[in-house]
Amino acid sequence: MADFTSSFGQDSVHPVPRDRRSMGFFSTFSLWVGANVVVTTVFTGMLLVPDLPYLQAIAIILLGSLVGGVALALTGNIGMRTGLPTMILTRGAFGHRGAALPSAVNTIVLIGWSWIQAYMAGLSLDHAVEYLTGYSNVALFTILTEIIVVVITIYGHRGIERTENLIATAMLVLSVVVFGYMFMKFNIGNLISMAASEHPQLTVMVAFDIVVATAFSWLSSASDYNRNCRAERTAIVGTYFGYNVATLVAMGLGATVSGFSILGNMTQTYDPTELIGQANPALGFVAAVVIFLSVVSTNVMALYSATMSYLAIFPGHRYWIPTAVMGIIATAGAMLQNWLLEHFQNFLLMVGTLFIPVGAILLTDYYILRRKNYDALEIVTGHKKLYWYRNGVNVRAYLAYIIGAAFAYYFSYVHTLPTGATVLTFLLTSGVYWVLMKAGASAEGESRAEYGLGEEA
Ligand SMILES: Nc1ccnc(=O)[nH]1
Repeated sequence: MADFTSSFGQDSVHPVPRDRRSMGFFSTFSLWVGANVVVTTVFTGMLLVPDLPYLQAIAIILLGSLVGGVALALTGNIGMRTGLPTMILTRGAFGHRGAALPSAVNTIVLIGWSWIQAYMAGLSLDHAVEYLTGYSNVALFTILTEIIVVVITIYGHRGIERTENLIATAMLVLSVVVFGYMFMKFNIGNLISMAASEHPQLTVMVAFDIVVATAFSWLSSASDYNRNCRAERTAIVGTYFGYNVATLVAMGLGATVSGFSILGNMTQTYDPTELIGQANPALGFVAAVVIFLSVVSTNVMALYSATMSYLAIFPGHRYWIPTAVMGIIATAGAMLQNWLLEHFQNFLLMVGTLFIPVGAILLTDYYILRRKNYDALEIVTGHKKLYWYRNGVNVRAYLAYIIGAAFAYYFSYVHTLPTGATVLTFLLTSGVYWVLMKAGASAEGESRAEYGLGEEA
């Protein structure tokens, strides 16, 4: 019987062999541009102005991305070197079974991103169509966006790479149009000299922290795509360069739109399209197209990564089934509409709390403790129990995770630090994990082989 699913992606969690890699420099660059030119990142940029003066906001966006992008490129590089998706890689530190927790959390968080972004795309598309025809139906446009997302994602990473190759360039060009118009129409000098809020909610360090956290929010997906990269150097440069260009464009756009909208006494809204449209309806239409494309190119990645994380727990399932099911969930949740936008800043903080410790543990385990050495086939199959620890769980990674997450939670929600908590959480978790692993390997007399650390030292 001809199976209609045979043309769908057959992606799995097994290592991608080097001779089947599909991504060179341009693909890698485009993929990370497509991921990060996204309405939620524009929205993040809008949060920075006028709490900070415009030029300071831009400087922090640049600096925060340059710093956060290092962690992203390094995480993607583990995928390039092993051919494995990120959540399978967390088995190396958390244990063969222990990795189920970060994988489950990642699946849920990625669906959360999809919800917010699908709704914002629906809003933008609605404005664009309403401007042209007078017809308005946000729910319908949200659903249409997600249908396109599911149809692309069901073809697996190749469908996504083709989409990013097309969309990334288009978005960069259109963003330049939007920027160019704004700088011609409005006075950039006023923007630069605009007074910052008298009672800002964000300090400079917290703003820096938010920008860095945006990079960290992608760590959990990085290897899912970079496992398809052919060469290490192009993968690192493409990821780093793509991430930074995209974040500067998207967050910079948000900061600029927010600044001009305040100077122009416009009604403040969550939707950048509406702000731009208040200044010029035709330009609002261009912005709506950019935002729609930005969501399609990001939500395909969120859905794909959610599927990979699901498969990291249930590796036997066929790729397209969880993709379709989660696509439906991602669409349904987008109907929460404004509730999603009202809770966006909390969501960002939550993602930081849950994921910065995972990223810290993964990077410390791979680059420092295991000196860039994972046995890719063994991580997936577990035949030799090399990453088994005790009963499949590395209690030390869990302990470090709990300490890191508790620290992040406390210093983000209960007692906000003037420095923000992202960078500190990363360093603390990394240090705690390193100490626990070193102490465990020597003091308790357990064999180093049990921890897969080799025989040296
Ligand atoms: N990490 C992420 C940031 C923004 N959007 C996403 O879907 N994911």
